[in-house]
Amino acid sequence: MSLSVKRVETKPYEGQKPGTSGLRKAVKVFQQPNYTENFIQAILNSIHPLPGSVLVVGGDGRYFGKEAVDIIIKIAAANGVAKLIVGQNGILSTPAVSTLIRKYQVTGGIVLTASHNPGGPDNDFGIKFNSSNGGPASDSVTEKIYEITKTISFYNIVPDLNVDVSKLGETNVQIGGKPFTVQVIDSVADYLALMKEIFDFAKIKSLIQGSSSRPPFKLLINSMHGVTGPYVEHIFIKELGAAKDNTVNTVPLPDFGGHHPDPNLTYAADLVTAMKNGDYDFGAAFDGDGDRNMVLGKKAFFVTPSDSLAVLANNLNCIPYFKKTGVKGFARSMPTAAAVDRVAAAQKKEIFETPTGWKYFGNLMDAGRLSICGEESFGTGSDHIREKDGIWAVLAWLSVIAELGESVEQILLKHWKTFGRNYFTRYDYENCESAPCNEMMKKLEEKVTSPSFVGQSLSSQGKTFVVKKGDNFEYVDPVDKSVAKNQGIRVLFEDGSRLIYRLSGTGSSGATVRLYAESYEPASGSITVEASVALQPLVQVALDLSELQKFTKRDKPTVIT
Ligand SMILES: O=P([O-])(O)O[C@H]1O[C@H](COP(=O)(O)O)[C@@H](O)[C@H](O)[C@H]1O
Ligand SMILES: [Mg+2]
Repeated sequence: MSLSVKRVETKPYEGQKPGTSGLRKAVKVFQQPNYTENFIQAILNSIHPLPGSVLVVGGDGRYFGKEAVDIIIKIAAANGVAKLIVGQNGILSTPAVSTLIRKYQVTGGIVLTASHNPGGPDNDFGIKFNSSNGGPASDSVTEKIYEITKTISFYNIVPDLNVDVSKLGETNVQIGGKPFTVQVIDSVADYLALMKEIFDFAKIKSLIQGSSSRPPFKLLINSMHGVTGPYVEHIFIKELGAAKDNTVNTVPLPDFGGHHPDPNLTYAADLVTAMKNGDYDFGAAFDGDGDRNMVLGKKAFFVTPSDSLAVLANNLNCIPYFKKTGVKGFARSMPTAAAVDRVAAAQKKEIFETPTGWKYFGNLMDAGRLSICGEESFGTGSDHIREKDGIWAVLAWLSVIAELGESVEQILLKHWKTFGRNYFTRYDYENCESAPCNEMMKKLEEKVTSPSFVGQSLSSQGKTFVVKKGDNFEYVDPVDKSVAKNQGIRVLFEDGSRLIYRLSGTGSSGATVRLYAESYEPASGSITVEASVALQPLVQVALDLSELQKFTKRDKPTVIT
């Protein structure tokens, strides 16, 4: 079959600037004439050399995903791309895209997701470009794509190319005399193969199924109707012998059943409720595209993502992969509590503090300096790929539990008794008006960077915190020396407590304010208090300092984690 290319005149759209993790907007925005086409053409124009390139394409199955896959196929074909590797029905988790890019050593990938944002005709869609290392494109690449969107005047398309992505196999066509291939692949197979290389599946299976000396370890895994459903069914039920009712919400839905597919205590409340009475030993939930995870122990014992990272970092010897690769350094994003720093110090490993956004870990991994990293935003992962990985995190936890023979709560208590505890909480004020939030951040920055701020005593509820330092976080990449500025306002106190204020980079409209509070309690101190109680005075200081309630017009946050 030989098909011809059509050149379509277009005009730039404002605001096609990718955020923390790709371009995320309302579906209706992507549905405007040429909006999606422009952005795809801009991504392709940023690739050099484009002719002969190979890209992985897939997403979390949300509304508009199928249409976007179709547009990508038609535009890629028209621009000299040699081949697209597409997940069946357009389905690939974000970790699976990263796996495929690396395994087949291709040019990059296009991920169709708005992650944890709700889906459906009135909700969000997203497009993200990943580079040849399998990770989200660097700031310089996304900046280049954005620049191209500002002046774009045409795109190329093959309107008559229709590929059925529901069927596995290859479609080969000739476009202007050159071959173009679409290969539709099983969404799970390559990712499953990688997990089998990393973990001891037989050992995890015997934990889940139990033995003559140990009862079965009961899981409750909630896919929140996101992309992890097929992966969870294949890995946990088929491979690891979990019962069918150990998994719920495993059918991916275009609108995630009307929910926020975000694994936290608010949006995954059904998991928390189901775990409360102690019927299950371990619970987990994932976000829409499968890179985030939340881990719970028996009776919904909550593991903060910051603690999860620290515990895994301290127990990498339970995972076969790290026996092979050795343990390099550790990293966390700046707002993430510093529990892992203590593990790094004990093991005499490098520790990196990066801006929010998984892309910042990629260079360190590529340079062989980073093995495992995480973020407070329910992200955990390692250098097996270049995205955070929800299912990997659960398999890592099960490996640790199988090796130690202890419950999640016992593991955490032991960890705190060894390293002390970093209490942490995050308050989210979602969908606020942008202008007053920007003003709040500006005022706050002026306040915390004024020379008289250091040394001030801030008090609340009988506790006093003395300011050690205030700044707007700036990161210099240790590998390529690139600089990321304005990454969040920090207030550091003499006793090691920290307050961070950021505006989210993953929302699709308005502003979401994030307030992060952390304090440290040594191993000999009170390490078993409720985090909300331990952090109450510090949070009050944070609210007073920023006048957050006045600027956001909210008397309480939308979500607390
Ligand atoms: O949305 P995901 O799962 O891709 O996650 C993305 O957003 C998170 C939160 O960003 P923000 O605080 O700016 O909303 C980041 O921590 C993460 O690295 C990034 O990949
Ligand atoms: Mg995600």
